[in-house]
Amino acid sequence: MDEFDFIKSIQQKNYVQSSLIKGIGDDAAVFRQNYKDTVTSVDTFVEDIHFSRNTMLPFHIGYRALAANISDMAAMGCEPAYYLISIVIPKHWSEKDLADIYLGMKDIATENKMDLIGGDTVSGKELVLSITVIGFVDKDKSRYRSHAISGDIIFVTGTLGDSAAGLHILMNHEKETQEKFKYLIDRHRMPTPRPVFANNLKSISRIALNDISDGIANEAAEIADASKVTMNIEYNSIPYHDLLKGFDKDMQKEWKLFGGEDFELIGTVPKKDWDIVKKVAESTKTKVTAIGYVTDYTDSNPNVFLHEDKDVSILDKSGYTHLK
Ligand SMILES: Nc1ncnc2c1ncn2[C@@H]1O[C@H](COP(=O)(O)OP(=O)(O)OP(=O)(O)O)[C@@H](O)[C@H]1O
Ligand SMILES: Cc1ncc(C[n+]2csc(CCOP(=O)(O)O)c2C)c(N)n1
Ligand SMILES: [Mg+2]
Ligand SMILES: [Mg+2]
Ligand SMILES: [Mg+2]
Repeated sequence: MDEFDFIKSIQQKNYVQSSLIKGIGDDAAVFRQNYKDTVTSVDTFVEDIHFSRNTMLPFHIGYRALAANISDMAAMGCEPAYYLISIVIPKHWSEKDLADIYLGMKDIATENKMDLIGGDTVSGKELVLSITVIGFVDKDKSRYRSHAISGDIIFVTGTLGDSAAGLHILMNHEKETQEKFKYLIDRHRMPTPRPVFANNLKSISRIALNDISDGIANEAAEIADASKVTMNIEYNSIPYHDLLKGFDKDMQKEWKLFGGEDFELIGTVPKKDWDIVKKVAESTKTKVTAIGYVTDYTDSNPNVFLHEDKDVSILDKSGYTHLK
């Protein structure tokens, strides 16, 4: 199968997005959207950095790569609509492997009513997936990291540390233990981004959002920096799955604060709007937990404090960082 047969094989027969005018098949795609703001981002997924063939099947590789991109749309409060895939394919990946990667993407795309409208195909040394996503949001309703204000409540969706725990189990434990902790492994391979929850927070006029790709310590610091505020996080309020309790306390802490790849949301809202967040969480079946509060800016760097029992410490940004 050459490049052109490959493109034919992955092309959608029907599209679901009404704004699409031209999908795959010309030099570029065309869509028209009149009354909303357009939101776009790109994220890249590289073999042996973001996954290895020991940690993921091809289906998971596709699923997880698009999930990360949808998560950025969620962090903007926006509904994802389109995606474009640039793929670098090494020779040793079979046609079946590639078909499965695309099935993984298709699976989460269908769940989120997204159309594949383009991309690029080249051969190379290791598998790289670079996905561009495009979504729409009501005018001026994009949710920025810079929107936190002193007095806000800090919340997170889901449970934190699941993905890092799942990866740890995949890399360090045998089959029997992997079976026992299948839930955590699934969270690593097939995370659940939260675009529906985020988009449903529309009635709230101001809310800061960020998604958790590099660990909550990093993501909280990004909000603190962008908003010029101090983030105060209560360690004992951070939600986590019961399965984590079987591990060493220090490991649990590392995973919850610095693990990353949970693709949950961290946000801040005015106290008066907290009930709306809880209602939207209920109606969209999303777990949401208050984990702290925002105070005025100080000259600490990073401007994130961890409160644990009676202790208060600066929460360092030691999450996952490329080029370190
Ligand atoms: N190489 C680059 N060239 C131009 N802009 C970039 C580049 N890398 C990142 N950016 C921009 O920097 C900002 C932060 O990007 P970053 O990738 O850190 O956020 P993210 O996608 O939420 O996090 P992550 O990639 O860890 O999931 C975004 O506006 C992004 O578009
Ligand atoms: C095999 C393997 N080794 C290590 C990791 C851990 N890891 C890789 S990238 C990343 C942060 C998110 O990346 P980005 O900032 O690019 O979104 C993390 C925590 C993994 N997932 N698989
Ligand atoms: Mg990025
Ligand atoms: Mg992000
Ligand atoms: Mg990152």
